[in-house]
Amino acid sequence: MPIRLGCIADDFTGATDLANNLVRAGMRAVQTIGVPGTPLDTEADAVVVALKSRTLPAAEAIDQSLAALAWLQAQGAEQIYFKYCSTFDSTAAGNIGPVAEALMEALGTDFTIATPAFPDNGRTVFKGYLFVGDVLLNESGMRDHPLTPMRDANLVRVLQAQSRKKVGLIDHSVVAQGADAVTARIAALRAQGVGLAVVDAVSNADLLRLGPALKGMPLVTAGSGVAIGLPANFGIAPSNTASVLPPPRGRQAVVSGSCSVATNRQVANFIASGRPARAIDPLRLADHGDAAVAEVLAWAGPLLADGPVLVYSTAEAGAIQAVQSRLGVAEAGALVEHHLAAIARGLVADCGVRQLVVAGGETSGACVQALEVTQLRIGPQIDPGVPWCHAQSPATRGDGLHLTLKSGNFGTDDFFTKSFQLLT
Ligand SMILES: Nc1ncnc2c1ncn2[C@@H]1O[C@H](COP(=O)(O)OP(=O)(O)O)[C@@H](O)[C@H]1O
Ligand SMILES: O=C(O)[C@@H](O)C(=O)COP(=O)(O)O
Repeated sequence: MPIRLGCIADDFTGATDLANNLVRAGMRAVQTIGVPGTPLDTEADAVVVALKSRTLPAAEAIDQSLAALAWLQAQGAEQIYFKYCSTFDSTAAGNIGPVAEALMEALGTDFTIATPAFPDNGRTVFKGYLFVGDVLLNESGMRDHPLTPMRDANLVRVLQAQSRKKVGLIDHSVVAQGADAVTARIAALRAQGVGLAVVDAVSNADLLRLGPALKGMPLVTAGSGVAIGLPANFGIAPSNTASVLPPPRGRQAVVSGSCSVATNRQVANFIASGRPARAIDPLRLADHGDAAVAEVLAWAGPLLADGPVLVYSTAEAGAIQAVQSRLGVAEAGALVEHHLAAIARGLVADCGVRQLVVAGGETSGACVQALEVTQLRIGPQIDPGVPWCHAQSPATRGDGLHLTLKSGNFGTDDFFTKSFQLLT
């Protein structure tokens, strides 16, 4: 049967976040890593194609997104969902605006919406301004993100800076009136030549009211929150049957390359719990990267028998800036990702790890690629936006691998310990 919803996610943690919300809203969802070379081999209502395109040059992000679109259309997708971060991670060069516009052109549509609202994780949009918890985006930890520092909370302005089409707003007074009012506002904006409209939403009730107004819209662009209101458009109701994974086995490890505020707290919490943790020094990786990977694996090997270990490059803003000024922003990011990915691969291939938590979107992308994972099955939610998943990897020598890809700013402080407890 053809799929109903075809999704393109700009990073890997974001893809599991979206798949998690779709599964909880009752859809059978499959997450693929990159664009598959073959047709889908299982029944699914939704497929989320995970790209690592958030921080690529815009032209490359567009090419990859269009390739994903073509594959999803070949699977019969009735509606396309472009998923980006709930903190609207992007730069003035993109990639949210350029990718959204390229998808609109390919789909032959002149209008779409844009909203990162995800109230379950404290992301709300009001009058076009994005709040992260109680503060505006530009006052949150996202101000100092290593790759996409967000210094303006006004999403109309942020999106306009990276789009050719006119950007408008569907504000809360409209959303509060329900789907018919949203539909009327969309018609009015279209008549004014608006191509992209930021939508306010401060609660799940807002997102559920928005859902019916998006029925039949060829392209929706959003964080994962909007997904809770879409399955009903296809006659699908919430269910909790989609989340049974095989029993867990093997050793447990956490690899963290996220420098987000929540991850910094989670690393501190894991260290305080007394479990073994080892920091990676990015400045050493440029010349002694292979040795650093080998040392970490030799350190972890014997410790894993007693419970989870943590390997991290997670650092505070000042330390990151010092590294970036020596190595360059993109170079530092790529260097750390490459070596953390080699460590993740080694932990699984050589140390018997079969339950792996990876923190950070870009970091997850690098680790999943190093593990040669091509598809993820979505399991139970650990915290909003973060499910356990199950995958096959050549590195597991025939076993399955339980994997969780934690978005930088998601999860409670004890996430790195409680996630394993939830699995047993
Ligand atoms: N100590 C560090 N210094 C500089 N860059 C780092 C450091 N640790 C991690 N990075 C890089 O910062 C980026 C973090 O992004 P990501 O993994 O997406 O985390 P998040 O999900 O928190 O955004 C990655 O490119 C990672 O390699
Ligand atoms: O929407 C979200 O916040 C997440 O799904 C997401 O995309 C997070 O990205 P990272 O913070 O880079 O993990």
